[in-house]
Amino acid sequence: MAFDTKDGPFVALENVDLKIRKGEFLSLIGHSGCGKSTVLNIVAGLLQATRGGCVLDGHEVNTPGPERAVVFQNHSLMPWLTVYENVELAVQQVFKKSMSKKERREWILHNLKLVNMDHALDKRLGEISGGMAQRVGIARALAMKPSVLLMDEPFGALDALTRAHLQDSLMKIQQDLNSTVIMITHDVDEAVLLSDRIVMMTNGPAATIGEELHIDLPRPRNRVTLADHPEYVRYRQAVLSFLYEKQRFPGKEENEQEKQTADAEVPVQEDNSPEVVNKSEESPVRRIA
Ligand SMILES: Nc1ncnc2c1ncn2[C@@H]1O[C@H](COP(=O)(O)OP(=O)(O)OP(=O)(O)O)[C@@H](O)[C@H]1O
Repeated sequence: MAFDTKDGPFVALENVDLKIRKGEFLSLIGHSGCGKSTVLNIVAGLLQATRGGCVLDGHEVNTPGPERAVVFQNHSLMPWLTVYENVELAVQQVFKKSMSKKERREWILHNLKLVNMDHALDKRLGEISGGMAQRVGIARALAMKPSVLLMDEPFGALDALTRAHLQDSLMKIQQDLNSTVIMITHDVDEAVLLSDRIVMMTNGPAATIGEELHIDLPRPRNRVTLADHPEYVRYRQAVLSFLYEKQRFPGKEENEQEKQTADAEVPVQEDNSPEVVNKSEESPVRRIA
């Protein structure tokens, strides 16, 4: 994927090959500016890949569509509409012809209930908290019955408790609906807790997939019991090692990098490294950029 800039083409991504199975929860992690949002935007159809593309259920997709719902960090809801109306807008776009008015209303209520927001139907966005707005954004996305849920740091702007609560809700909803999710995160714990697979990206320019980590932890997952689980600790350590040892933050001084690694407070255990699959060993794969 190359962007046109005043200094000529800027190659943001190169040879990003990913195949995602139905119902998989996949996280994209990497340093700021490596190209995570670009990958997500190509899948969402908001950006056209310079080479290659994205195939969903056997069909190439290169424009936005309701089967790929996006949840952004800032939820991108309409502030002048109520909670109910924000979800209604999406439901009308997708199901105006296939559902009756009564069915649409029931469906909107059902989705707002899934995220525990059915108590605030008539509140406008200015009257609810950031965490509540993010719930509405998720309800709106789910209400479109997407084949794929695309989430760009969906909980990034939230406090730790709200974040934990929403992560738990998302895990439950994803398990119940068997949704396919692609989520961008900067949070290593979030990635390990929620994902079936973590895709770790190298630094740009010409960023690509550095390593993939399959998270083989039983579901449903409980953050408290997992915290001391040896496998959980090993997965976490593998991601931290990729980010702070193998892919040092671009432009950071050496001593600052060392501090970051030390701050992570994860003991180095050389004898129990988790399974890390190099992308070249994965197959089959699809080139998306
Ligand atoms: N429209 C554009 N024109 C030129 N360069 C762009 C454009 N969009 C993104 N880039 C560049 O492509 C690279 C990848 O950007 P992208 O936003 O995908 O990174 P990211 O990993 O999502 O970053 P962050 O974690 O900070 O959100 C960056 O160097 C960015 O400056």
